Amino acid sequence: MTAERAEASVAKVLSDTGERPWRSSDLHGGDEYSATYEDLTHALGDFLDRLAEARPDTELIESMTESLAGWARELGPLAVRERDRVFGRRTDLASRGQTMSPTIELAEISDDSASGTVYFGSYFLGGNGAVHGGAIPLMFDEILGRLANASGRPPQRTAYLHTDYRSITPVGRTLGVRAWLCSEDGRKRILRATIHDGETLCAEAEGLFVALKPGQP
Ligand SMILES: CCCCCCCCCC(=O)SCCNC(=O)CCNC(=O)[C@H](O)C(C)(C)COP(=O)(O)OP(=O)(O)OC[C@H]1O[C@@H](n2cnc3c(N)ncnc32)[C@H](O)[C@@H]1OP(=O)(O)O
Repeated sequence: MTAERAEASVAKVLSDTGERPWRSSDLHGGDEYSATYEDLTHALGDFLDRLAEARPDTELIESMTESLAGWARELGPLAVRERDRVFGRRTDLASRGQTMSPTIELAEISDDSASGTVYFGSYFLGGNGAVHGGAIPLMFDEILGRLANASGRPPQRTAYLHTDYRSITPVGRTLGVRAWLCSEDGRKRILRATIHDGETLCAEAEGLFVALKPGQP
């Protein structure tokens, strides 16, 4: 895809959705493949949000089902080993190249802290305008895991993740997110994170991350 086509494609996603995170590959000088793949994940995320909001008629449901089945048939033979995949494995992309959790746009990341924004679209709705209670720890695991694994530290896994829901986390708003390292003790690291809607604390979390021993899955 040319740079112009990539821009046009992003502009389309943005204009269709209103407030969407910008491509991190534009900010961080990623290659064209990364930018194009990130467009795909944004378009897929946008589709899921629109699907969650819509009440399509039977004809459109049947047509979309056939289209989706066609894409699955096309992708099926292209499956590669986990380590060769793009989905969820691109830490240079805001979305990490995945749509399982919402895109976190990090404005700042250092050895021991990270901050930025997160946007939960309608796909993540639990009810009555609030984000699903399971999607919030998912997002926390994402940002805490990224920070725990940053700065050349050995790979870590989440041993526990405790979430406190302080106020509803609204769908469809750009929220502030912050994570920081609290303590290190041998293989163990404790990290905390918060989500804010303006001045309102929506949720906070504490996670224990344990560095893996050589050969540990
Ligand atoms: C760059 C990529 C960006 C990725 C972003 C997304 C990141 C997502 C990260 C994840 O979600 S990983 C998937 C979810 N987690 C797991 O599947 C972990 C499953 N559990 C394990 O694999 C093991 O239990 C674990 C590696 C966490 C620890 O097992 P070990 O056998 O290596 O260690 P051990 O049990 O001896 O515990 C080491 C220390 O941690 C302590 N510990 C372990 N689990 C604990 C726990 N749950 N609560 C409190 N302490 C705990 C344990 O007491 C001990 O403390 P001490 O050294 O002081 O004695």
